[in-house]
Amino acid sequence: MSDSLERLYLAVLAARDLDPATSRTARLFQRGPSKMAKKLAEEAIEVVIDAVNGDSEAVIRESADLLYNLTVLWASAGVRPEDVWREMTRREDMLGIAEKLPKSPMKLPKVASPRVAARRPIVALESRAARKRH
Ligand SMILES: N=c1c2ncn([C@@H]3O[C@H](COP(=O)(O)OP(=O)(O)OP(=O)(O)O)[C@@H](O)[C@H]3O)c2ncn1[C@@H]1O[C@H](COP(=O)(O)O)[C@@H](O)[C@H]1O
Repeated sequence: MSDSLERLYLAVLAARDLDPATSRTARLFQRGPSKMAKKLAEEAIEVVIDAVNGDSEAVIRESADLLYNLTVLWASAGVRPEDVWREMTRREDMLGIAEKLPKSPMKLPKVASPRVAARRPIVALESRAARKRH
């Protein structure tokens, strides 16, 4: 799977500077990140609808469209597939470590200032894994 995405990423990079009249990818780059984001969101919704309707063939087709539009957005944001694989490996390793942590939920430090309080609560990966087990 990662090989296919990496090949697609290289194809998207190669298409970026083609003629927008004939290349959808070049057209998406010409129209910018907000159009790319809109297309990605549309595809995600199409996958959801087809999955809820139990149409697995359509889920396959729309998932390919979703991954294409995600790859375009990655390229636009300067994200490479290997950046995402590295983060996924980090989480996999962290979850592995979590399995070996004491089962009691971690006591997170009390929030000091209102500015910090406004941020999303930091939930340690281990406690999410612990929650899943109960
Ligand atoms: N992998 C894809 C790919 N997957 C999906 N799509 C396009 O994305 C569309 C799916 O989104 P939509 O359903 O919204 O498309 P739509 O219904 O035509 O509506 P609009 O997007 O036109 O508004 C498909 O119709 C395809 O045209 C793709 N277009 C290009 N690629 C690859 O990207 C590379 C560059 O191709 P060009 O963009 O054609 O240069 C090549 O390797 C291509 O194989």
